[in-house]
Amino acid sequence: MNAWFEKQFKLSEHGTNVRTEILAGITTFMTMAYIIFVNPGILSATGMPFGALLVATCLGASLATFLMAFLANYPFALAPGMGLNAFFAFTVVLGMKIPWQVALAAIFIEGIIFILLTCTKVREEVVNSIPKTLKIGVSAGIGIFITFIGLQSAGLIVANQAVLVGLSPLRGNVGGLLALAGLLLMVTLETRKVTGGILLGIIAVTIAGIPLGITKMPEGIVSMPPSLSPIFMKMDFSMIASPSFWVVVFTFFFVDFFDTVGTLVGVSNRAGMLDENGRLPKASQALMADAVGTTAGAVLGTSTVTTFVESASGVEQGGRTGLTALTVAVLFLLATLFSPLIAVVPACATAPALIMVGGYMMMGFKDMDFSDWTEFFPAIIAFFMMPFAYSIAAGIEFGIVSYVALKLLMGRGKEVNWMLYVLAVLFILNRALL
Ligand SMILES: Nc1nc2[nH]cnc2c(=O)[nH]1
Repeated sequence: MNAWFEKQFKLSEHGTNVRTEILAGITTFMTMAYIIFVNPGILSATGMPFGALLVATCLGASLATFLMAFLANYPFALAPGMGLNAFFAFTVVLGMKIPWQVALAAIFIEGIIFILLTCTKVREEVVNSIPKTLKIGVSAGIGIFITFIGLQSAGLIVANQAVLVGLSPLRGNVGGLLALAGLLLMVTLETRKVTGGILLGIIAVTIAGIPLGITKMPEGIVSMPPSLSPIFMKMDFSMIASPSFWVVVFTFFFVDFFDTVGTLVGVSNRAGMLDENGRLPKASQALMADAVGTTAGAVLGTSTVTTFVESASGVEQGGRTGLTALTVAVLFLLATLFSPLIAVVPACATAPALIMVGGYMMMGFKDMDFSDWTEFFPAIIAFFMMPFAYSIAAGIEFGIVSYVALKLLMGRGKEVNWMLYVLAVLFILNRALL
């Protein structure tokens, strides 16, 4: 088995081994397993059945992550993304009154357009046109974004009417305090170079949460997965001639495209997986896994499947190849049977992992050249737009437009890749027209 892993995933060439990869895969799975329950929770607001959505979420994630493992040999995991699932449920279905079957058809078409664009290498060209400085800004921006998500999921940062966000009261906030303790534990284990430090931290907080009433005992270990049939192959293309249908397709397309580009570039940059020219060698294959994942997800009955930023936690634990992804894919498949057991891990156990990994993603700033404003300032703009706009795609958009604008204003337009001009014009037109 080990020999097969070595041959298939070229472990020693990537400076890794079976144990490190499997631990990294378990770590990534643990930090993203919340999606198994949160995605059906959001999508079921449309009237789609929760049980079938849970199965579609696990199968969509598993299939796309298998593809990532075998097509690209990258340690990235995929699942239906947060953000677009809320857009699907609350804006498209409940707001625009578009039936969920039609919304699934829009995602199916978006996925097919992605597959075509990936075949023509346009997406790869976009990934590789992003300058080094923006790659650093995007990695760090994703970092502060996942730190922010972690702080919220720990119940430490909460909504504030006057200034949007604020610190929650700590007295009596058992989950928040456990998350802080978990964060200290994880950082200590990491600093001491303990293998699987993040995973140990998640397990320790889950166990500590039992006497404190935070961790709920499982209602069982195994449960038969419910039927997928109420949502399987239910796409309805009857609104294909309506302009509002295409506005929905475009929005899914735009956000999914730049979310994936940003996540691939950001996490690969951090993992040292870009080549000497700052390009991602197997960008096409990774994008194909994402594109097929989205299309298959629509067939299964879930919103856009995308490459998860949480993959950074497995990368932090040393995951460098498709074996990390394969581990995640197998765990998502098993999750259809063991969902009661997975439901036990509380949010305050996985939140510290997100907070810490976010910090790790910000370390890229040490390679930034701060002497040239036209280089570093767009990266800073991409960095702060991600958490504040709550969107990786918006961070990339503002980063690229400001990069092109500053270079032009300084009379240095020749330094800019032609693809960035095309993207900047498209971003501006999109904001002006939609
Ligand atoms: N990149 C990315 N990561 C996620 N993790 C959870 N949701 C998302 C998402 O929509 N995009």
